[in-house]
Amino acid sequence: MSTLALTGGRVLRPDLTVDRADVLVDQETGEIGAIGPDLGDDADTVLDATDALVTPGFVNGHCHVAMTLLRGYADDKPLDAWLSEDIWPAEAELTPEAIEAGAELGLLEMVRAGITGFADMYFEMDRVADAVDRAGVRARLGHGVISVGKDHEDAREDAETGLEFARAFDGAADGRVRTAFMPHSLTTVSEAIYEEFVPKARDAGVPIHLHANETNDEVTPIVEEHGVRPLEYARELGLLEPGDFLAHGVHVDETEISLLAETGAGVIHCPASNMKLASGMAPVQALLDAGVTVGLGTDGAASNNDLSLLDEARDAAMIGKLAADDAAAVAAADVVEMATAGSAEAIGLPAGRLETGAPADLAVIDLSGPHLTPHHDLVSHLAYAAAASDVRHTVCDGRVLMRDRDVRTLDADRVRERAAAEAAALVERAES
Ligand SMILES: CSC[C@H]1O[C@@H](n2cnc3c(O)ncnc32)[C@H](O)[C@@H]1O
Ligand SMILES: [Zn+2]
Repeated sequence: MSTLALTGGRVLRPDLTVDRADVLVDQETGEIGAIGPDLGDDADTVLDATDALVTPGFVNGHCHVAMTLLRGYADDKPLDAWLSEDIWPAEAELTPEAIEAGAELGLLEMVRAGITGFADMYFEMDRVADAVDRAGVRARLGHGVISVGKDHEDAREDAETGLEFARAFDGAADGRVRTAFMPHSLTTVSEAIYEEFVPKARDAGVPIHLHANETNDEVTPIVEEHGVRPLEYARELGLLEPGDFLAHGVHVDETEISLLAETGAGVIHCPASNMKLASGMAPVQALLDAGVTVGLGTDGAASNNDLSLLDEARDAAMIGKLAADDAAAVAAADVVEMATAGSAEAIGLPAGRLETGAPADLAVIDLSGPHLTPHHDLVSHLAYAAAASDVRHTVCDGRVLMRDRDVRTLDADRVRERAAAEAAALVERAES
């Protein structure tokens, strides 16, 4: 048995208490073998956690990782204009190579931010799955199905692609890759596609992930056309089963919150994207009060513009208080829970808890910076003060992905150069 020990630090327990302890990892099973004092003596590999906090790896519950290529390409517009005027025309010029390069860049950024698991909806997902395999993280992946702008046969073909990917790649990368059927949203995928493909996704045994209730502009036509709220319509389509999860959930009313709580479907809150696109303020405290599983996501780097769950946690706490008009709402412990166990539960990955027998998906946060001094409350620091650049080591499935800020699974210089070249070529194609 080969072992890894993280020594000399403090650990964040599942109940969000902190104590001084080492962590011993069985690298063959990829699980945490023990948490306690003096576990480093006989370990094969030792990671220094002195002056640091060992936390569960962060879980990014909603992303389009290859959109790193479009970071800074189009800003300061609302969702519909941003997508239709800038993003979708550029995405029409994407190649499989470009998507792989963008995915590697996003994965490099996420490993450096202590993110060990994520959910992703995009195109050419076999390339994204390969990049996930190389980077060493876990993921819930799906091909984004869209039917607007396509005739019914082309839309069916797109949905078949989504289903085939979900069937073929579930369990890839030694089980680190899981899949889902991922229709883009309730307004961009036709009722006929949902009617045909939701039962097929259920037969395939994969969950369903979609954008929902992101903007008022999306809610209004659904209410007008179907006479019910979007999540009631989703339920009529056979969506919102346990294991399903939706991104955003900004404009949800009380009936929809109850529906989420009753069905067990999860919500991935994306506060930075919601603020940047001025989509609105999600009622996160009301969702938590109702018992809905809530995780955190960055969305794509083009609407954020980074891939840091520590940033997202801070944003979630800030906007959650504004939305509830209550400084006690969406507290530090809530957002730390959402960035770890909440996201992991919502997207169905075995992660988010630092305890014996759990998968060894870990981030080690350096606490020595002036902005993290003094140490009154480390949960407060995770929520309000720590940054991605404070992550010292990242471990997933018992494997060291980053040591002392050196990412070992990806060649950082090569990844950056390749992505910059692909991004420049993409924009040239889109604008010529
Ligand atoms: C069909 S693949 C995913 C699709 O979603 C687009 N996208 C990126 N951010 C958002 C968002 O906040 N709401 C809706 N759609 C979004 C992305 O550009 C891809 O086209
Ligand atoms: Zn999205």
